[in-house]
Amino acid sequence: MVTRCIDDDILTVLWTPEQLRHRLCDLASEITNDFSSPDSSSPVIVGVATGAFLFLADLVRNIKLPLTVDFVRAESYGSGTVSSGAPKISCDVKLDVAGKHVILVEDIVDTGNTVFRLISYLEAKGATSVSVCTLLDKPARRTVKFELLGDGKFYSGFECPDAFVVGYGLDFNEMYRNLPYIGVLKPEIYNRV
Ligand SMILES: O=P(O)(O)OC[C@H]1O[C@H](OP(=O)(O)OP(=O)(O)O)[C@H](O)[C@@H]1O
Ligand code: HPA
Repeated sequence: MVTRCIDDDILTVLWTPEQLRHRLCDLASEITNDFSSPDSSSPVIVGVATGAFLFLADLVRNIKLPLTVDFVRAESYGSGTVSSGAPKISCDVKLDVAGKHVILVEDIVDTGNTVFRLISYLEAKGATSVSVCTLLDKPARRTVKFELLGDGKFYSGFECPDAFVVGYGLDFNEMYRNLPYIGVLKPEIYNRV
């Protein structure tokens, strides 16, 4: 029997599981320090589904603070590699974020459309501050400038080159999210869809 190996679709590995783990531990420590003052209320960690699910799960285990966790779903890429430019919020947060410090957790900030949309969405819901914690930042592709809310901060794990990457939550056409590393997808894979 010939089994198909998803690793064969990867051109290069950019970050190994060990590198991802080290960097996310640094980010978790930074967040712990920034939100640990006694008068600071517990942050609400809002993961952007689906891509942030693994990063969020590993990140929150390393944040040494009382916190709550929720998810929001925003979709803009569908089955392709190009942003629609107008992310649709297809699943709302369950928790009340009014008066709360929110940390939006993303797998990647690419054009900036998704975080731009979500920051104004959370602002309209009355959040006191919105920070963004993204594992990857791809500044070469930014088309939208976003501002954080209140005294929110931008936490970024790695600067991503201008290539379509998959793994550790990031997908192409909903596949490859389960790779334990992040790599560049072979162009022949997305060109044939
Ligand atoms: O900065 P942007 O250009 O907006 O791109 C970033 C967004 O794109 C991806 O989401 P996608 O819409 O593919 O949904 P997914 O999380 O379910 O993969 C990714 O998870 C980010 O949320
Ligand atoms: O490079 C990417 N990979 C997967 N999903 C994405 N969403 C925006 N950019 C990317």
